[in-house]
Amino acid sequence: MTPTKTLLALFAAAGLTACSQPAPEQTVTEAQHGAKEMLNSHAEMLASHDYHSFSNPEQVVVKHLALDLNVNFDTNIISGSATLDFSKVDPAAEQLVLDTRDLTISSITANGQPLNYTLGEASDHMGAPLTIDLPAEGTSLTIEYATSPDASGVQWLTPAQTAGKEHPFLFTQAQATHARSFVPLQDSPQVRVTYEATIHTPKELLAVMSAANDPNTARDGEYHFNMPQPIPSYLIALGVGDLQFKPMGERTGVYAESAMLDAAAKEFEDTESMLIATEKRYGPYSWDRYDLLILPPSFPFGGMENPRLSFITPTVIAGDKSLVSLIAHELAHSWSGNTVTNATWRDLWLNEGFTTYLTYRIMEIIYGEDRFNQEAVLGYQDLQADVDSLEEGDEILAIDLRGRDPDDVFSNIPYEKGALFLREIEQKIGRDNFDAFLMGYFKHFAFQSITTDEFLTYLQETLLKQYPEQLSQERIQQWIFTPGIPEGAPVPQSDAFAIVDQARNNWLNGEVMAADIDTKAWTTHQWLFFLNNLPEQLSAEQLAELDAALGLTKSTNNEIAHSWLMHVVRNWYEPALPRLYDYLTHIGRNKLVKPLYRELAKTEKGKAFGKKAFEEAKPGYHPLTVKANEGFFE
Ligand SMILES: CC/C=C\C/C=C\C[C@@H](O)/C=C/C=C/C=C\[C@@H](O)CCCC(=O)O
Ligand SMILES: [Zn+2]
Repeated sequence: MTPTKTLLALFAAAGLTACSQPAPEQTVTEAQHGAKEMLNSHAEMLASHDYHSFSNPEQVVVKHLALDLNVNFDTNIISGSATLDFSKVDPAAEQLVLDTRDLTISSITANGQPLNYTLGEASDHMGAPLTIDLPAEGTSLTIEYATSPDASGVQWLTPAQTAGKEHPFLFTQAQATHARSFVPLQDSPQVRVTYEATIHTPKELLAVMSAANDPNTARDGEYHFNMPQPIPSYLIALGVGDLQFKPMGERTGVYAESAMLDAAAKEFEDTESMLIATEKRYGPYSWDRYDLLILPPSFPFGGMENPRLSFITPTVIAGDKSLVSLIAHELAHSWSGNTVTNATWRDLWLNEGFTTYLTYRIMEIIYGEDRFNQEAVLGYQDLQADVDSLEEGDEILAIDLRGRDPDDVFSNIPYEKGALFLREIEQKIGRDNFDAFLMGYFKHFAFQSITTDEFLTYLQETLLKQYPEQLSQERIQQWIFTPGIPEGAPVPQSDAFAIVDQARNNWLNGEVMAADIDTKAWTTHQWLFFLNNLPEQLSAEQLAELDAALGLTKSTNNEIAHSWLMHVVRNWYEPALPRLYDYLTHIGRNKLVKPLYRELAKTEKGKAFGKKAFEEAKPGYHPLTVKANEGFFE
């Protein structure tokens, strides 16, 4: 966004609504009083800026997008037109600024007449601004364009990289700043658009989008979509493949290649119950249907909350529903993230912290308190590991992302620290009271994009007034603006882990053999707790004993295999190296492969092994997984 927007935001802040970030020690009230002085502060000016968009929605805002696109699997190019309906916020505005990355623009017209435009210089992680002179008449313009075969937000898979091996596959991943690599638009989560699309594909393939999908549509290579609710650009998504559909409930179903359709529908059969349970606690589901699209294993994330159609990694199909918290998470985003959205990537914790909090709650409702406690402890340990390894600045919920690529800063902080913060409030005021607050919050900000400040102002007006004895402004500021886990924060506990601790200690002390540990009734979470809390240094004999007794190298649960393989790498346990190689070359989910590559890169032989696996896997990895790992082997 242009600097002008910052100034406007600060004038607004003198009011004060949103966009400014008070210093950690300030209270919101002080921040409000101080808003006028902030106008003179360059640093504060920068802090209110969406650093990750060139666009100028404070002058001209795009309201609706109509796409007509051709998906070409021979050239790996998406091409066609984007028609943007805009509205002038500033009546004197003469230009519309859009975000692009590696797009070829062939024409821009309005009312059949060409418009002048300039495509600016591309910068590191921002792409290039596209500045268009607005037409004298009308509020709509059409851009003819084509994507690059290397578009950062698109992955093209050959038939060999799919489950069916017969047809190619394409999927997009727009969060955080990759929508601009397949559509020219105002790529800031502050801007919400409705959209419609016509997608042309090879006839034998089906296209699906983050919009209304018709499972019974004729497979004729031309598909029409409509998203009537305004969504931020990072939620625009497209998938194309040899897809089938299977219903799971009245409002839920799954799209997948036929090879995994039944397994996915079985694994995720509780989705409908999750949807009903979440509505009961947090208010009506606003998006009509909730379906899942199961992607090939190269999908770089666990899931992506694309509205009406979450994109899901197949790595969570474990056969025993042990990893389905991912579905609860993506579903929860229908409230936190998709209905109430972070206004900038600095505010990501508003999306992910609330969603992670809801995830735990949904899991507890559907699978019980015992599972909730186990998942909460594992989440807390992930958070602690990040707090131990990250720079202090990166442990702050309202993180400073100036000049940084959001993809490089991804961590558990907005997720687990955000959720823990909310759990503390819940514990202080009572669960039912907090649920009522959340329901009100989702309603109050429905279909809006908000900053951390707007959240704080809302909190000030609601919970802080209602519960002055239980909550304080200082404590809330500490959670949001200071690093680490605040002292006195809730610490999740699970009784189910006590026997695991005991088994591990007894084995490490030589009191029992691994073969004598009674693991028959262990849950996946107990296995993870056992493995994640073993000492880093283990001897080859110890690893061999564990493996022989517990069958770890053979584990088909991708999370358990990951935790085991971390020990394999750290201790260079040779019998499991073929399994490690296979794992790295068949899975592209960054959360599962990056820690292994990072660990491999620490030794010479590990580096050689990792480089070989990475080079072999690279053609099948998503651009984001390549970007996240290539640095280990340069
Ligand atoms: C502290 C980070 C602050 C800002 C980063 C902003 C955006 C992060 C961006 O790079 C993209 C994130 C996409 C996430 C999608 C899904 C995740 O929930 C997946 C989590 C990992 C996994 O389960 O595989
Ligand atoms: Zn999420």
